[in-house]
Amino acid sequence: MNTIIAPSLLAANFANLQSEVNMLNQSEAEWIHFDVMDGVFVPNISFGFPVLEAVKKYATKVLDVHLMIQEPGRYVEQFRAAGAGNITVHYEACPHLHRTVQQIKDSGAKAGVALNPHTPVQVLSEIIQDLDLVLIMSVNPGFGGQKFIQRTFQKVQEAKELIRESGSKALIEIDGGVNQQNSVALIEQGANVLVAGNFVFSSPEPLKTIAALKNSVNV
Ligand SMILES: O=C(CO)[C@H](O)[C@H](O)COP(=O)(O)O
Repeated sequence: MNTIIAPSLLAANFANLQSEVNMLNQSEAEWIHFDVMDGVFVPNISFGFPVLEAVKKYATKVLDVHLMIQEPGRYVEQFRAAGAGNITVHYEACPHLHRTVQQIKDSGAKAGVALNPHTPVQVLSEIIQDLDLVLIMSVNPGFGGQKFIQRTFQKVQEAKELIRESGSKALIEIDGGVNQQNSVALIEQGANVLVAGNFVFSSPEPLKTIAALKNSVNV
């Protein structure tokens, strides 16, 4: 399967968001990753509905919305209405995960569940068949530019096995510290979607960096 690249807007220049989105529209990235943080579930606050609506006006790519917020079920319909194509919620933030996943699917968005680094993949065994995405955090959520956690490689294998056993069609998405040093191994272990923030936006030539990331993993 073709690897999907999802640059994370968290690392973009917010003072020039329209040109950053235009650049991503021209790139080989299929998705734009949009990190929402509430200052409660994670120790940081990012952006929400008005910014997503503004990005949606210009973006030609799927908006891949990652909700790092407590009890995200309260806001699913609003994020869908603001332009989310995919909505991913955290296992650790949802007391009623099954209900929240159904809400996402009912909204018409693709449904994902994210796992913090300390959360075992096996907690998804009862819900994996309902999921379009499993997002494995390869850093602790809340900040871009962190170091990739090596244990992620094993978690990707475990997620792949869980998906295979259950017959689920869920894609495996990796988020945090992704670069050309770890991308090939991640794909070899079974990752389908790579989120990359600083690796893309800190690069002098983001279009070439996105292409290089995509091509390096499709060899
Ligand atoms: O979810 C996130 C942080 O919580 C970011 O998407 C992630 O950290 C990507 O940024 P980088 O590639 O710079 O690590």
